[in-house]
Amino acid sequence: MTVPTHNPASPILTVKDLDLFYGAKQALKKINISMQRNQVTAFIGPSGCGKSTLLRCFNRMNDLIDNVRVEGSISFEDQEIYAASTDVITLRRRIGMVFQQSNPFPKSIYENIVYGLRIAGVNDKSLLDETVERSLRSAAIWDEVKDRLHDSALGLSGGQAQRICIARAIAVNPEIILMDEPCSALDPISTLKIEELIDELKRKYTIIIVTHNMQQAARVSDVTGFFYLGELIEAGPTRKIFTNPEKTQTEDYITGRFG
Ligand SMILES: Nc1ncnc2c1ncn2[C@@H]1O[C@H](COP(=O)(O)OP(=O)(O)OP(=O)(O)O)[C@@H](O)[C@H]1O
Repeated sequence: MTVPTHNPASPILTVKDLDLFYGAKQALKKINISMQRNQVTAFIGPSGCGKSTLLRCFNRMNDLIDNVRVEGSISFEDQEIYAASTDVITLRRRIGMVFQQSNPFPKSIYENIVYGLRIAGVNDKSLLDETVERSLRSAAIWDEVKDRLHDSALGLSGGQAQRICIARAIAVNPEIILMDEPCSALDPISTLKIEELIDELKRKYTIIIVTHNMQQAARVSDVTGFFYLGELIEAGPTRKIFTNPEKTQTEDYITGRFG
């Protein structure tokens, strides 16, 4: 197998002039942004401004919604995500996703983690065992579940279930992990664990997170993009966005004047 070589300084994802329509309604307007490897990028903004819609473009989850039309370009390294030749299954393996509500499958913890590998036809027990331990350790939940790997994942707490979903995403060796409000259903302690985990995971993965929680964006991200009514108003280093934004709308939002 040939391993592609990449210039670590070039963006892993580049969005150019992206428009997205749900039927006649335009939800994203001329979005331009790029994401760097091993960084956490946070999307913030009031409800309905298009954050989740943009996140779902990166692994073409919007393909599952009727009447969606996308114009413009998103390149993942040198591959055009919306090209007809893009294999969506491979794309979703390389760009994994964690949702707002943890969604463990009604299977054992073990089978949740190896799900993607089994679909890919992997049945080698030692490889599966190794993947389960590596993924659960990476998701900081190995110690909590190592003695109950064959119990149902449905018996876990919300915070544990969310870390199982992160472990399941990691198990197939993605390059990017998309997180759509991963902590919004969690208590503060579970939230803290996920935030610490994000900090750890970025050594290996590129992370893009949608969050309503501005403190969370400030804590976990390197770069923040502020969206309003389908437009990316401003994106830049998180510290700058939160202390010295260029645009009045950004300042109004982060200071709580609207939203
Ligand atoms: N499946 C859909 N069909 C039609 N319109 C949609 C669909 N999903 C989202 N929209 C609309 O697109 C716009 C952007 O929605 P999106 O969910 O991306 O915003 P968001 O910023 O993530 O909001 P929130 O923070 O509330 O999750 C909204 O006006 C929403 O109503």
